[in-house]
Amino acid sequence: MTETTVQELQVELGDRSYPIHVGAGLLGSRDLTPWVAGKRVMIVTNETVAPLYLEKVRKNFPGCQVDEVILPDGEAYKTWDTLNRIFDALLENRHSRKTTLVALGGGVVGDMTGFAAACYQRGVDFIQIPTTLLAQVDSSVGGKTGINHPLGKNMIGAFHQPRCVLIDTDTLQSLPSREVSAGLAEVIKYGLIRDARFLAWLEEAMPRLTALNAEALTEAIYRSCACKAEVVAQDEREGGLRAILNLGHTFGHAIETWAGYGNWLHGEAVGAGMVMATDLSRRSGYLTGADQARVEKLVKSAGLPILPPSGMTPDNFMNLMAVDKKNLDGQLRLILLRSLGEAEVTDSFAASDLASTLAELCH
Ligand SMILES: NC(=O)c1ccc[n+]([C@@H]2O[C@H](COP(=O)([O-])OP(=O)(O)OC[C@H]3O[C@@H](n4cnc5c(N)ncnc54)[C@H](O)[C@@H]3O)[C@@H](O)[C@H]2O)c1
Ligand SMILES: O=C(O)C(=O)C[C@@H](O)[C@H](O)[C@H](O)COP(=O)(O)O
Ligand SMILES: [Zn+2]
Repeated sequence: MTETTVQELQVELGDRSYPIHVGAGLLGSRDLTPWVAGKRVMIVTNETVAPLYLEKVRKNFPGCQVDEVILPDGEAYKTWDTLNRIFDALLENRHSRKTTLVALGGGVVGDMTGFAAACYQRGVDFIQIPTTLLAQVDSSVGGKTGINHPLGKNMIGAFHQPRCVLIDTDTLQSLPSREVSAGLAEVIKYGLIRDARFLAWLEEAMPRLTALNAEALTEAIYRSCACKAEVVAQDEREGGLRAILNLGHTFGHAIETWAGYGNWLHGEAVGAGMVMATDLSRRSGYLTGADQARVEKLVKSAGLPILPPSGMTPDNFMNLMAVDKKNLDGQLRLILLRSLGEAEVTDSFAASDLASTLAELCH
């Protein structure tokens, strides 16, 4: 496949600004050497993605010495042990501070590669080549990297921005439909937190998105990345505004941890979590019942769950949400919707409303 029209965005972060290239046919064709500091590259990928795309991606680095490390696949492997495999490969192959890591895969590979890059010899460059919809619209942008802990999602990590993000939309054609739905959760999130017009577009475009229509997917990816880039540029380290990107995640991370990492996909947990946050936003007097019905319909139409796992209790939620990174002085902070298209991070919701949301939606 040759390159077709390529759209470009920029994440504006001063001397750490970087481009996001979005288009078809970019793997194997786009020269990425301008973003490689030295002459050596280590591609980090996994056992599912490697047979599909690794050989192609080598061609993105003409003239470089390209090594690879192939990790086991799955959220359950977003751990210290797997991270150490990356460090082992880097040291065994004598990689220096000038090496560039390349994350080829979904958000799990991206988060771990970014964290490895943040730590290896106190920090080396990395490039994101996301191959899932979720990674293309969210995890490859913004520099949050890390691993899970048995007691909480993404609890160990660092902010470390990539040098460049290369999004080849063709890779989505090999993605299982469950993973497409998971990615759509984060796409819906952008409409809910910041862009009512995008939300309305998603309601109309959802059948084309789930059917992997290339034009609709490219539009969704571009608009999602633009939204995330804008938020990150204003608040790189989540001092305030950036927390809105966590809509549904306080509930969602609790679900992922409770279910055992990987049993509920991140996007599935975020889908149900956004419905829970919507329910609480209605109880708090911000949204109407009709708004809530719209959100539930959209989440469902993306092929996502709208309820938490059966068997998960309000107590399970409260215990797991107590370790959320947004909490301050033991006080739970949540992202609520002031209206469809506008979000806020707040600790001033009624405890009784949260209890009602949990009691009603846990089943
Ligand atoms: N850093 C951030 O800002 C951020 C944002 C959102 C999510 N995340 C993290 O991202 C992770 C979820 O990412 P994900 O949904 O991409 O999951 P994932 O990385 O587990 O990928 C999903 C599955 O798709 C496979 N795969 C990847 N590309 C493929 C392709 N083109 N064709 C076929 N199969 C392919 C993977 O091997 C895996 O089995 C979670 O750990 C979540 O916490 C991070
Ligand atoms: O980039 C962000 O900021 C996000 O919150 C994006 C989320 O979709 C993503 O799941 C992120 O990893 C969550 O971060 P965390 O700090 O809540 O672990
Ligand atoms: Zn997320």
